[in-house]
Amino acid sequence: MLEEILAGVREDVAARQEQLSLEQVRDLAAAAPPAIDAYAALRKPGVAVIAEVKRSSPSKGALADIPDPAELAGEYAAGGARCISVLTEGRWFGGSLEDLAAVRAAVQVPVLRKDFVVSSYQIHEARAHGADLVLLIVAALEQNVLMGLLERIESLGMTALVEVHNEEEADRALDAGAQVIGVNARDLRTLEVDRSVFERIAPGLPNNVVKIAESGVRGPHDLIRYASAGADAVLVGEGLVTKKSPRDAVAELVNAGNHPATPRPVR
Ligand SMILES: O=C(O)c1ccccc1NCC(=O)[C@H](O)[C@H](O)COP(=O)(O)O
Repeated sequence: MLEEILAGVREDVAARQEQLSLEQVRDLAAAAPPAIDAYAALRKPGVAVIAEVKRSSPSKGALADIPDPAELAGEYAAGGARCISVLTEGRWFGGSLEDLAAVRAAVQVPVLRKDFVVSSYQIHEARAHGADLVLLIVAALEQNVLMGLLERIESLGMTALVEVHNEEEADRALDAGAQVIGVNARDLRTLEVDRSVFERIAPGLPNNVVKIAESGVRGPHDLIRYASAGADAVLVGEGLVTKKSPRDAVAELVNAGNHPATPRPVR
């Protein structure tokens, strides 16, 4: 699955680079307003909710139309989302860089470019379109490439969210210097969600690392389960875009994340 997605991403990046050179996209990134400190935002008390703009996915197909991603992001922020994640991959997830720019313009909280980043060109694109955080998927990158991309993200004032699926990838993320690690419960081969993956990996991560549980949050009980295993934040797509009121659905999660009975991560 991952290889198939990456092949399409590489083609799409090459096509965009023919329209806008690396030098041009660098200039646009340099001219963008400074990035918001997402690490600091995610370290605030309570389990943070990162709410995702997600139209479709390889595992579920179409999820929601989302004609106005800025409006959805505004609802998420009004519900208390700490960050907004925008899937910008087009072929499988129906996203775009235009979605990212629209969301950036609509909210004051940090915005994540969630994509399959394989080149520094995409990092400059992310900054040029207002991203504060950029996803790097360890399984998609050689170690030296991962390290180079992480450095590039930080050199542009952004935060890298480094995604892992197992202990070996978690070690690679730490070796690369990741400060924010997302454990994705979705197996990239089978697309099955296994929430116990976070419970296995998170306790081995240092206290200064922000730990994000990605995928599989369908309601407050899942957030509480992830919080019990040490999650600083949960990243939620399907469980919000399919709800009648995404604002209320976020608020319900945020309330659970702030509840005195919900376990706090050790810091
Ligand atoms: O969602 C998928 O089917 C998927 C398949 C292959 C690679 C990535 C995929 N999703 C990206 C994500 O990480 C999720 O959108 C995110 O964690 C939210 O998950 P969920 O709340 O379960 O929609």
